[in-house]
Formats: sequence, structure tokens, C-alpha cells
Amino acid sequence: MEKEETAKMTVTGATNNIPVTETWMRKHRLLYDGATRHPFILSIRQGSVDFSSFKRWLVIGQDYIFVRSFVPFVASVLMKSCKESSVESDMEVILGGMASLADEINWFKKEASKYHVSLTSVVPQNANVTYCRFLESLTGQEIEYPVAITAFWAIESVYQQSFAHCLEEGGRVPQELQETCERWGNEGFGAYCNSLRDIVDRSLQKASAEVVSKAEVCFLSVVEHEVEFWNMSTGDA
Ligand SMILES: Cc1ncc(CO)c(N)n1
Repeated sequence: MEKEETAKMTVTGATNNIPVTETWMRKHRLLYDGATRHPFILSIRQGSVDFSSFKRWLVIGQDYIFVRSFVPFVASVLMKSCKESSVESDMEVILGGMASLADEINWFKKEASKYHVSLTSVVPQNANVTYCRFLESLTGQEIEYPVAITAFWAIESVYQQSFAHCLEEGGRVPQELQETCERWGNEGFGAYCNSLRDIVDRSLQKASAEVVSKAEVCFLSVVEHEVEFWNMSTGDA
């Protein structure tokens, strides 16, 4: 009897300790899936996407522009982690993310020349401009570290889970998009996203209720921007 009660206590304790990111995922599942299971992503998974010049321009040209705005944002998160985080490994995780962005920029250049997309003449679409502005608004010193790291985690995770879904069993990813899916959908990138998630959960544990709610709003904004990003694929954004 006593033993049983102890077990119950443990279960209750564990329930109260659900990481914040997990509570958000449960609460906002539909919205989140709207990004990671976007019709454009599903069409890649099903192999029905037509990787015409327009789609190439989106996946390579528009995302190249996005990533160029993403770098200064990540730099601002790195600065905040140096000043505000007491955990040394935060810097290393974020620095690893920066390194993979350097690699991504080179990859975009390689893909662009393969498909004859001119990166210097790509005009950013409205949804992309809005997303990049949002990133810029998060670089200021007044933005708390837990809020900024939440945005960083959400941006990387949505991408990782979208492309990982394409690669799951039963998918028929076209040959020319296989490398794209592997770039973001691979397990190593997944582990990196989990490290970011752990930083978010840890930093939010110590944060005020106000900062936690700001972070949640920021998480939702990222997911909405990601949906809008893929909505560009219909060409009428
Ligand atoms: C739109 C978008 N979101 C997230 C990532 C992740 O790096 C990316 N490259 N592009």
C-alpha cells in the first residue's frame, strides 16, 4: 500500500515537471502540424511536387535570403548566451548552429549554380520580407535570452521535423530533393534541435511568468511565419 502511494507521488511529480516546450506542443499541435505537414512539404514526401524553376527558386533562392537574415539573428542569440547563460555548453550548441549555417550558405550557392538560379537577383517575396523583419526585431538587447532562444529552437525544429517527415518510411521524395531533405531531416540535425530544446526548457524554468508567456507568443509567431513561408509555394502570396 505504502509503496503504491510512493509510486503515485512520483507520477504526480513527473506530471508537474512537463517541460514547457512539451506543453506548447500539446496545446498548439494543430498549428505546429500546419507547418511541418504543410501541403508543399507533403507534396515533397509524396513525390508529387513538380520541382519546376519556380519551386527551385523558392527552396534555393528565397531560403538563401532567409538564411542570410538568420545569421545576424543567431549571432545576437550567441551574444545573449554569453552574457545571460550560466551554462557553458549553450555557447557551443549555438556556435555549432552558426557553423552549419556557414555550410548551408555554401550549399545554396552550389545548388544555385546547378539549377542556374541567380542568387544575387532573387527578389524576396512579401512573406519572406516579413519573416526576415521579424527576425530582426528579435535581435535587440531588450529581447530576453529565453525568448530569443525559443525563436531559434522553433525555427530549426520546424524545418528539421518537416524534412524528417519527408524521409520517414513510405515517402517517395524525388531524387533532386533527396539531398535537401537529408540536409535538414538528418538525425544529427535532430539531435542539435533537441539540444536547443533543452536550453529553452532550462532557461524558461528560471524565467518569470511574463517571459514564459512572451516566449510562447514568439513560438507561435515562428510557426505562423513558417506556414506563410511555404504558402509562397502556391505563387499567389
Ligand atoms: C524558412 C526556413 N526556416 C528554417 C530554416 C532552418 O535553418 C530555414 N533554412 N528556412
